[in-house]
Amino acid sequence: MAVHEVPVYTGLVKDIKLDTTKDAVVIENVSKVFKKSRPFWEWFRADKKRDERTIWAVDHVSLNVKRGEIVGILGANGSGKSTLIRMLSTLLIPDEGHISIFGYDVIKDERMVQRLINRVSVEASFFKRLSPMENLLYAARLYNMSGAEARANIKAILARLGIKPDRIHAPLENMSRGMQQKVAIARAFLTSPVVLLLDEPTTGLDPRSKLDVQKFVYELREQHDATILITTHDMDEADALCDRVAIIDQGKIMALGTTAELKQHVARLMNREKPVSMNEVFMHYTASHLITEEDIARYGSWEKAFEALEAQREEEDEE
Ligand SMILES: Nc1ncnc2c1ncn2[C@@H]1O[C@H](COP(=O)(O)OP(=O)(O)OP(=O)(O)O)[C@@H](O)[C@H]1O
Repeated sequence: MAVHEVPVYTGLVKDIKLDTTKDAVVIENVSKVFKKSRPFWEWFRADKKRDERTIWAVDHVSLNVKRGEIVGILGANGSGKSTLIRMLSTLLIPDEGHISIFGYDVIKDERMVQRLINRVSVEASFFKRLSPMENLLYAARLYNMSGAEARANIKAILARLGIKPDRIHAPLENMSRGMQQKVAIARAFLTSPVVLLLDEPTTGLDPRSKLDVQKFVYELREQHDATILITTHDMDEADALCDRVAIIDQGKIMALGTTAELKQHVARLMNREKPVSMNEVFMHYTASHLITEEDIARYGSWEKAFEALEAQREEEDEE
């Protein structure tokens, strides 16, 4: 099998030979279960089976991502997006199934996977009293980047993300949350991601900053062949940026495809001539009952099936 070196632009992964014939990310039948203990007022109940509530945060998920692809993970709050991303980045261990990055297993080859992936999340840790430049120089040093190379890269990336030169040397603690988030994104870009995991990177950013980040993500893929998984609540963002999206609900993938495919499919179910919006696609796949073609035939239209099934659900909940 041919082994090619992936072109990357900083020191971190220069020495790693990747088998680029393999998919960048392979997720096979992966589950993660959390146990939540019941509230203390229920401790004395005789029914011991209810001692713990089991939450299938990720429930038998399979997904392959090709090298250079941008895949969006869309889901409501608590649907399992972050848990999935955390397993990909070796922060959590799957209870079932396998995950590999370019053939490297997240458990057996943890170190190698950590060199290949980079995760950006809102809870990024920084030295708040130091400036963006100082924080990023610190990160660059950890990755053995030379000072001169790092400074030039940091300036270029921060400028590209719309951070003004006068903010680069001011303490991070004086910056808004959105600005700090951009610095977290800059850090991930700086350290040469082969696979970049972006956990809600644009949540809380103003529209211009959102666009700055989206454009940069796109460029990163175009120019550096990065593979990108991005979780988002923003359907327009998913539509604009992602080659494919996976819609996840209660830990399960409910739909996977290009946004155009999913829009057409849902439009057909809803009996619309024009493709529906991504918001409507999302509502369809995350409704409390997934509406099937049989439901539509039975109730006459998607809307009627939706109303009837929601009413049925409310009745069940009241019982
Ligand atoms: N460490 C944990 N211990 C117990 N339960 C957890 C833990 N982490 C996540 N969960 C639960 O697992 C489920 C999925 O959570 P997760 O954070 O992955 O969702 P999410 O889709 O990323 O949500 P959000 O959009 O709000 O960030 C939720 O029910 C959550 O309460």
